[in-house]
Amino acid sequence: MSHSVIEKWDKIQALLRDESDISKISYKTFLENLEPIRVQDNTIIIKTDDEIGRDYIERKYSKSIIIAIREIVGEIYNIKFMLPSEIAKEKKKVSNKKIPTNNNNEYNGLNSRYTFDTFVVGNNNKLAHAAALAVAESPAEAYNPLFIYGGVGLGKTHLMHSIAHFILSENSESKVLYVSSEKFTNELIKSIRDDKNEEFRQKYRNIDVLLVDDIQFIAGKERTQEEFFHTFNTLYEAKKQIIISSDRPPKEIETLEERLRSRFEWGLIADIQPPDFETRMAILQKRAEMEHLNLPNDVIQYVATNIKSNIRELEGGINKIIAYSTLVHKDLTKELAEDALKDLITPEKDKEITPQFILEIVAEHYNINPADIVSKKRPREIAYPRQIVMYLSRTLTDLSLPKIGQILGKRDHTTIIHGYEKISKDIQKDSAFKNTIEILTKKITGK
Ligand SMILES: Nc1ncnc2c1ncn2[C@@H]1O[C@H](COP(=O)(O)OP(=O)(O)OP(=O)(O)O)[C@@H](O)[C@H]1O
Repeated sequence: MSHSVIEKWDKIQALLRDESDISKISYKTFLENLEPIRVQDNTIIIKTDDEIGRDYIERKYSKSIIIAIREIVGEIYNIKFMLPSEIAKEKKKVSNKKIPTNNNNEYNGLNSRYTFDTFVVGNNNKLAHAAALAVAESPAEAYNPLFIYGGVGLGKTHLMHSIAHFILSENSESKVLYVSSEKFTNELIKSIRDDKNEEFRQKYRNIDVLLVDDIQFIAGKERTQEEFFHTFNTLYEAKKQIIISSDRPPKEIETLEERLRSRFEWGLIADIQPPDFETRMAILQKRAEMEHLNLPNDVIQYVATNIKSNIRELEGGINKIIAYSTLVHKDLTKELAEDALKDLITPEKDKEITPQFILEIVAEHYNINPADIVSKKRPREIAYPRQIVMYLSRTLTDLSLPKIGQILGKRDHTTIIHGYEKISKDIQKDSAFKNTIEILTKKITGK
């Protein structure tokens, strides 16, 4: 199952191993063999083979494990230790019981918390939410494919899982497959290596609904694109639903084959923007309510005011405050929140916007190497982001054109003016591009 706690277990263990309060021998004896089995409603089930030591591990190390998990994953989970015999017994019970959605969940790696019920609708995600619901209600009839895009941590995965849960709850027999594009790629590579390409195809082509998260990662991977192209066609022709997410619209995914790009544009493209203040408040209130957290309104307001661009960070902020209050045994107040988040929230005046910073954000967005931007390289996938950096450096900093030119690879100031004018024109011509520039500006200024 691809839950982040399970994926990152190695890192969590490495942190425990390096923890100064835990001796090497204790780590080896009690912690090294722990293995996360699954995550259920915010509780991580951890397997221990040590029947006698289990209580001791629970008493002595639970807290360190919870803190290590929070460090690595950014969320607080409860933990429950189980022996192999208990896990086996449980498995048997579940398979006798036949809860179709749960079985499917396990197979599909869906997070049970990500449903339409827990998704807060705001101005920033109204369209994406409505489109997702339409697709969930009428798979392959409403919009096919549905392409959802938006910045990091804004709810794309949450919406995709919601669609999958909804379809499964309506029809438990429906074959719903959710994967990240990374997993798709890795499985493809493995199938080629093991000579099991046919099996791979069977898996991806004999389903009713395919959801592929973070498709931008197939950019530049020719074989994966080729395989995905055929998967797409087979499913589409058989009137099966395809849902794709990405951090940017199809036309901005560099090195994506044209035939895929155009297919992604066949259905509906819906974006998710960063949430406004009211939506941020509503998301935090909902989270508090769901987890029965007693959070004073001014604490919620403090977090919603100061963390703006990413919902994962917004939730991380609340988690951090709760962890901090538990550790220092103090009540949850605004003062405590300020203290807990002082590393996360930098006062506005400290943030200096430099061409270097702009360059990093733009390079990250276009998935290119920052060094290429200051280089003399001329291919369009580098030259165009370079001009965006010129435009943003001129609009967002007070530096002179020669100075900007100097920083961006010793370029002449007329080159900077040219870049600025080119981008200004494109913004006027193309509203999707204007939107991209706005997203980049928000990322850079944090506003
Ligand atoms: N509208 C919303 N209502 C409630 N919770 C939300 C909403 N949007 C996002 N979240 C929560 O924010 C967190 C991050 O969301 P999610 O993982 O879906 O983001 P993402 O856009 O897929 O990010 P990435 O780009 O990293 O893949 C999740 O815990 C999710 O439940």
